[in-house]
Amino acid sequence: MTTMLDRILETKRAEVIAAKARTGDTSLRERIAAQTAPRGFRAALDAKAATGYGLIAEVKKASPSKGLIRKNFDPPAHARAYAAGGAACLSVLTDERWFQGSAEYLKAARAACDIPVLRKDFMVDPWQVAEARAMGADAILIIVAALDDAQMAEIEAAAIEHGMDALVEVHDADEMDRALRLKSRLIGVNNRNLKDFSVDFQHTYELVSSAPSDCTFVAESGLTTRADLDAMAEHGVRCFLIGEALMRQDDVETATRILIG
Ligand SMILES: O=C(O)c1ccccc1NCC(=O)[C@H](O)[C@H](O)COP(=O)(O)O
Repeated sequence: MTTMLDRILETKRAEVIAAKARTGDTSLRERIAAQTAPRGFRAALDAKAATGYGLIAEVKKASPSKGLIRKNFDPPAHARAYAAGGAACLSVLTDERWFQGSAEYLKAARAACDIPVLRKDFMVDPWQVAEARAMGADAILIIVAALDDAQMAEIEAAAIEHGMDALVEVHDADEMDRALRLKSRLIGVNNRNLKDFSVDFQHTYELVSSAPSDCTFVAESGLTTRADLDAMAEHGVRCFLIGEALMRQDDVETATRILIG
């Protein structure tokens, strides 16, 4: 059966082939050289989690599971609101086809604040890591379910080469084992099943105990209330990736502060 993730990856591979052909290596190198140095993504998350909750706040206009989430979508305003509300980092969706995201949204969001930014996209080729750095991104996402071990290692190596952090996303114990073969110790558990979109926090509760103590462990997807975060904290989880619940608020700054304050 073809899953949503399969469909997303198929379009992504075709897009990357076209983008590589369109964008010369020289132009990418020049754009990377013009960027400011990467902001430490994991370090910012750890610093906030040491005394409270480490929030990766997502700038998310739409999704395959929910359609349009935010009508008056304004990435720089959302970035400022998240930072003022106490978020440690941002996640900005750059996938256009499925999430109505854009590289321009990432650039505008990062320029509007001083916290580190994750390029939230489906990485299928190390070239996209260089492209992410050329946009200004400080970190990239590696979805274990989307890649084999060699591909993951190649993409992680590109992130290290560019001084970026890699958030390695897993959904079950097998993926966790594979994630731990990488160097990155920034692990996210996606509570959303990317095949049927169901959300179950049990994935995080079960996997947190198998994470080595040197890991920064992030619970992702479907988190809505302060009670959700406090329940996670009882299991030892202090870092969270949250998009929809905050993007649906009129006052994003206050909602962020209430959630993690
Ligand atoms: O959000 C989706 O519908 C989705 C579908 C297919 C692949 C990935 C998807 N989401 C990516 C994410 O990881 C979430 O945007 C992120 O964890 C935030 O989740 P939420 O707080 O539920 O918006």
